[in-house]
Amino acid sequence: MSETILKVENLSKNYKMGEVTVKALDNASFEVSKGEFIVILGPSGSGKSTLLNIMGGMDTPSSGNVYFNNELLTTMNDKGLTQYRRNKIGFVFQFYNLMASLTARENVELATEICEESIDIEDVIESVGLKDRIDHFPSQMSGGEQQRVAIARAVAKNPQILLCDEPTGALDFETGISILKVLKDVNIKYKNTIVVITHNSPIAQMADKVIKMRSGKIIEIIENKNPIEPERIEW
Ligand SMILES: Nc1ncnc2c1ncn2[C@@H]1O[C@H](COP(=O)(O)OP(=O)(O)OP(=O)(O)O)[C@@H](O)[C@H]1O
Repeated sequence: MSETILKVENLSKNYKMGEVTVKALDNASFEVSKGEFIVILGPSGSGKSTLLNIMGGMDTPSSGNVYFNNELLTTMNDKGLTQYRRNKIGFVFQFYNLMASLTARENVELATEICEESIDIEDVIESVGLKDRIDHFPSQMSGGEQQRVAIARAVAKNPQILLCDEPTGALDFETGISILKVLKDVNIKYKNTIVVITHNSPIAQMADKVIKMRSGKIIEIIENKNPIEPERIEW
């Protein structure tokens, strides 16, 4: 049986807006196995980002627990959470969030400077297909290339889990597919666990496990016996 890396247990997050309480997350439970490629799928406002932020140690739930390798994340102090975000998690965002004044190499270097066990920067940049662009600035690169730098930056920290928030959301179809292929290649090469959140349902076809959300609730968890190659996704 595969080892559990992350366990989410009865997670809820409420926001009080005057008289009204918004249930951003409502009793969500699931497990993530080591090396899995997970897609969390749901429409806008279904609670995906709230869930990802809690899994990434950037937010805390109103109730429930998250365990990372059997360690309880939800009662960790700020120092523990900083170490967790720094050393265990890599983040990829929709709009890349690169430093405009740094080259691809320097963007990746900067991220590895504060973590414990980084991996070879040039190797990672080559793995995402950007060897020829290593000394270019973000403004000299396309959106897809910038997202590759962002993936290299996250992977170079050698994180156990890569959390990706709509990584293809700002890209056209073909570029989006090429980015999903990079994520799958990284998943195989570096053996990390990948969680992608998206509202774009065809992406679910490449996942080992699909977690479907609606109105803060998990409505279905699908184990995909035969995930397809990103190149075969159509939308
Ligand atoms: N800080 C906040 N204060 C109040 N309500 C919030 C806050 N953050 C999120 N919400 C609400 O919680 C619900 C879930 O939001 P969340 O951003 O997690 O959904 P999402 O599925 O990621 O949506 P999107 O794809 O549009 O980003 C929404 O109704 C949202 O308005």
